[in-house]
Amino acid sequence: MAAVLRRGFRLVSFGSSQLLCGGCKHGRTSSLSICSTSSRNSSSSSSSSSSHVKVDLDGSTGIAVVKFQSSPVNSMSLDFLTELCISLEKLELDRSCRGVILTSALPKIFSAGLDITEMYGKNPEHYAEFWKSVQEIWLKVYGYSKIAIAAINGSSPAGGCLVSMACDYRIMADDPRYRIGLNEAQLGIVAPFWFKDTMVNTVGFRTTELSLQFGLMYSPSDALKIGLVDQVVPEENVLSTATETITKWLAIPDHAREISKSMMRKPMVDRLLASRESDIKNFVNFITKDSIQKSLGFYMNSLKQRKA
Ligand SMILES: CCCCC/C=C\CCCC/C=C/C(=O)SCCNC(=O)CCNC(=O)[C@H](O)C(C)(C)COP(=O)(O)OP(=O)(O)OC[C@H]1O[C@@H](n2cnc3c(N)ncnc32)[C@H](O)[C@@H]1OP(=O)(O)O
Repeated sequence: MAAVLRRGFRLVSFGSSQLLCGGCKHGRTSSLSICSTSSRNSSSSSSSSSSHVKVDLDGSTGIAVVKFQSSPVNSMSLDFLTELCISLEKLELDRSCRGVILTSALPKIFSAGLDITEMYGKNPEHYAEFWKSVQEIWLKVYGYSKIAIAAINGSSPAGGCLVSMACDYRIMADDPRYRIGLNEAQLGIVAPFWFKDTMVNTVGFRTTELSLQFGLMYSPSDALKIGLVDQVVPEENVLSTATETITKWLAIPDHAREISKSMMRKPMVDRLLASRESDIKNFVNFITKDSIQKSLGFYMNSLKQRKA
């Protein structure tokens, strides 16, 4: 595992094409992976669980279900992002896995997005490390060589929406209370170019323009209308629909699907890879501004007051 983690992003030759293959390089992996438990049975199915992520791989189908289990709202902390990245990396390297379904083990929430407490009241070094892990999860999911389907069984703002959009296909529960979208503007922060580009590639330019400026959050039916999700189904059917859907994708020869995916996504992945350091600097400069810290503090308080 350590060898896997030490490796950076690389390109793997595949016939005449090069596929993207990510590496999770947080340098803070050992304590997290030690906490995980795993088991493997005779049909090469396996389960593993760490504090934020649970993985069940069915060796007979090649489908892995990756469940977020970070109470109360699956907010993406540094630890959460690290564990998720490691889990996805392991599955990417596991020949018995051909596709993953990302979903939540918690009721009503897919993910509350990036953990705001990681971006508030901390020092610049922490912000840089956190942002690097955000970049890594996007690079991992967007450039994933295997099939990735989001089974969105709850609300999915901002970073939750980004991870969903980075998958190949999105199925959302039809509960009208759930919302999905890039709402950063409502927090007084700005989605960076690779969030924006991921959305443009999903729903088109004009819809993204409106969504980002207003920080719009969509109900499942509206998300379906604009193409932010591909299917809306009753909540109890989200996982089974995701499994049926991934089975259809599995009927396509892996190499043809992988090369097609890479052809579509590699330019965007390369753009972030080429500007990671400047993107981190931009983030740190932005997030350390007094006015931005004030906005985030105000937003956190409003979340707490809404509850009271
Ligand atoms: C031009 C250059 C640009 C450079 C880059 C600059 C900027 C960077 C952009 C950064 C991109 C950011 C992406 C993000 O993902 S920001 C996070 C956005 N997320 C949200 O706005 C979601 C906020 N949460 C909610 O709306 C709700 O909590 C909910 C997810 C719908 C769930 O509602 P409910 O079940 O009613 O739970 P509560 O609201 O009661 O929440 C329970 C506790 O969890 C805390 N919480 C909620 N969300 C977060 C979060 N994202 N991070 C941290 N903590 C969160 C909430 O405060 C409650 O805590 P408490 O129990 O202590 O009160």
